[in-house]
Amino acid sequence: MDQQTWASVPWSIESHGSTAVFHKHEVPYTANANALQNMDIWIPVPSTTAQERPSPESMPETSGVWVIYVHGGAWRDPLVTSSSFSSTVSHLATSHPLTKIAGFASINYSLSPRTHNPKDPDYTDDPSRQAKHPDHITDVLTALAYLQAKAKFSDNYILLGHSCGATLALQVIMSRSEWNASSKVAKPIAVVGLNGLYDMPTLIREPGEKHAHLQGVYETFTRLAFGDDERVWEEISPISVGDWEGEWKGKLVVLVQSKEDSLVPYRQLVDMKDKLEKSRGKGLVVSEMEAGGDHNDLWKEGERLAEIVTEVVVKLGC
Ligand SMILES: N[C@@H](CC(=O)c1ccccc1NC=O)C(=O)O
Repeated sequence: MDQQTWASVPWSIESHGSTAVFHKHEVPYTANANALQNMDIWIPVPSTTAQERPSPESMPETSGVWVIYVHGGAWRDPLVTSSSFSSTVSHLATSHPLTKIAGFASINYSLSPRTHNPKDPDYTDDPSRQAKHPDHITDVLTALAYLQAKAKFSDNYILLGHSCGATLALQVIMSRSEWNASSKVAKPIAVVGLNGLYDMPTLIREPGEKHAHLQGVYETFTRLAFGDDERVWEEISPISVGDWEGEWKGKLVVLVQSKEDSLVPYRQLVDMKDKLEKSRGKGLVVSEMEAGGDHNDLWKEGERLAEIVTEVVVKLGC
């Protein structure tokens, strides 16, 4: 099965300045995949390789760390996709050395509906948009297991997530048996949360003055993604982990939150950073990196995000 879905998408060659990158767009990571159970993969072409398109079934061999991205969009926005990592890949390839990076991936996952009301113009019966927790995290874990089996990098990867993608990235390193009992995913060595949501109950109950007008939006997308049981909102929130040392033996968590973000309050970062620092194991470094601009500028522009990726790779000493 794996080989069939892999070979079903050809490699293309992209040029970024003088750097070439092989790209597979929307590779399904499961049998009978819906329209969103797929991922994008980019492989920097080593300068020693002839720049011919690899055959669709092959996986070009490169060495180094993998950089894997999970997009945001409040678990429901069909306009935010795996392609939201393209600008960052382009900046990285154009202006940064890629010698330490084996590949990039960006994961699409099933979304929740915007509404359950068939009379609403936003209503859809598309099977890829009927997800409810744990479907989103299960898809992300399936994608990671698929790529790990294909590219054999085990835990040698940095997992980045933007907004609700940051929730999902942190969920990957939480050991909730009901989400990942059957998945054979090696957890990453580093996680990067970008303008992320880590504490749904506080977001909804105490959004703060600047974001108070969004309270209804936060509550609506949380109910659509996780249902009406408020205990579940807490359980799925990375802030609820009491003992990070017991949870994950990673090396690095980087949190990034723009103070100019009109959608996510800075407090989400502050509380999550505090919690991680209180219970982290000795081997784990928790750090904050700066970014400005509005909520989506980080991935839309990609320039600062490319710098963050490079800084993380350097910090890890990969
Ligand atoms: N366009 C989005 C808005 C959104 O994505 C969002 C709004 C407030 C706080 C976080 C958000 N996204 C996080 O993934 C939506 O469909 O709701």
